[in-house]
Amino acid sequence: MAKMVFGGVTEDVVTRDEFPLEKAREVLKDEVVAVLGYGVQGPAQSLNMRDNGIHVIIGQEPSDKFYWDKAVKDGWVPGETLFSLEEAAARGTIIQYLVSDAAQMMVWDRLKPHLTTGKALYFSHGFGIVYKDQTGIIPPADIDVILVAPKGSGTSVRANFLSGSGINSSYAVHQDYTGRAEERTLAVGIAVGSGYLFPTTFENEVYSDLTGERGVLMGALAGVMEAQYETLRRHGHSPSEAFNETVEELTQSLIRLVAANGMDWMYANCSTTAQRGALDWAPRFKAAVEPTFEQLYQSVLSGEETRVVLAANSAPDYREKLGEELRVMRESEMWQTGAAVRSLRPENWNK
Ligand SMILES: NC(=O)C1=CN([C@@H]2O[C@H](COP(=O)(O)OP(=O)(O)OC[C@H]3O[C@@H](n4cnc5c(N)ncnc54)[C@H](O)[C@@H]3O)[C@@H](O)[C@H]2O)C=CC1
Ligand SMILES: CC(=O)[C@](C)(O)C(=O)O
Ligand SMILES: [Mg+2]
Ligand SMILES: [Mg+2]
Repeated sequence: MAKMVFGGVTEDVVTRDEFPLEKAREVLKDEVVAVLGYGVQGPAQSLNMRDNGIHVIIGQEPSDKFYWDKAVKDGWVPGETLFSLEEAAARGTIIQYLVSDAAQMMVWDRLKPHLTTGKALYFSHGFGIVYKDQTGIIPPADIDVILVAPKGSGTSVRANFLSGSGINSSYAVHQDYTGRAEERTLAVGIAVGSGYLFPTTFENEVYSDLTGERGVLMGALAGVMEAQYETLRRHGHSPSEAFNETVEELTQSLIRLVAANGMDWMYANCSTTAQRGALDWAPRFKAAVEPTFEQLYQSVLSGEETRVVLAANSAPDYREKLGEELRVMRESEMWQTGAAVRSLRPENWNK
């Protein structure tokens, strides 16, 4: 493992230099990787591995037509490379458990008989294992239990792979029965197209992931954008002005500068007027939201967040319900304005 200094703190990392794809292929040459679930991560990880020359098969609940058909469309062949969950689990030696977190709990009793000696059970989230009191997921002692968690949407895991980039992933070994658990983990981590890999534990992965997505990455982002948009609208600004000043300028300009070279670089490329004001207001926003982040972290630790997820997403109509809430978001004035603004981007204009 390479050492890398992150802001003065030395950490271990695994890069593609140390663990080249060739080595991953060698480690996985006698393995059949069964990817169970064809939602968001399933397609990305399986297609990247297939393109990287790994022996991959898919397990998908056939009655979930939407996902089954998507797998067929992506070139997986029923009876050859596409099977029911049980059939794929029986054939696989590394079993990637990539059905939804709630489904992992519901499918567990059907999967367990196929977790025979020496196999590896793979997760992309610490959820099922860490909250075992809620999920009932307690693997047998004679298998490896491993994790590679891409820090991005599966959509980007695939898109970045195709464009020659990658998405960074954390990795962890929960149980090493074969003595090969770590090399299996790293081999799969490289084969699914990770940028670099950094070590974690199942606990730290799930605590940070649930915090991040509820916080800055999704929940806080949506909340803070809405708050600013609505403030501008209350004061008589047009939808176009409020949206440009809240979202479009961020996604088309400023966040790209942050991605390229960090926050100070983005600041340095804005006016000195903006710099002065943003430097003064940043601590005020930080102070306002820090207690909310602490509440969130406590809610993750206590198991409240996972309890809510498991209750909601094990309902038979969970997808329709989520879809309905996303529809309300999509049809709000703010995001309808967004659609109109996007249509006016030069590359979209008159399409
Ligand atoms: N969505 C993403 O990009 C990311 C997901 N993860 C983790 O990866 C894992 C998979 O997540 P997603 O790809 O988002 O999955 P998803 O939520 O899109 O799951 C869809 C899959 O679950 C299956 N499924 C749902 N309910 C079922 C049931 N009752 N019985 C049998 N199968 C059922 C569907 O048939 C489909 O194959 C999770 O542990 C998640 O936390 C980690 C990083 C990012
Ligand atoms: C994309 C990702 O890593 C998330 C936001 O944590 C998730 O989809 O669960
Ligand atoms: Mg995540
Ligand atoms: Mg997540």
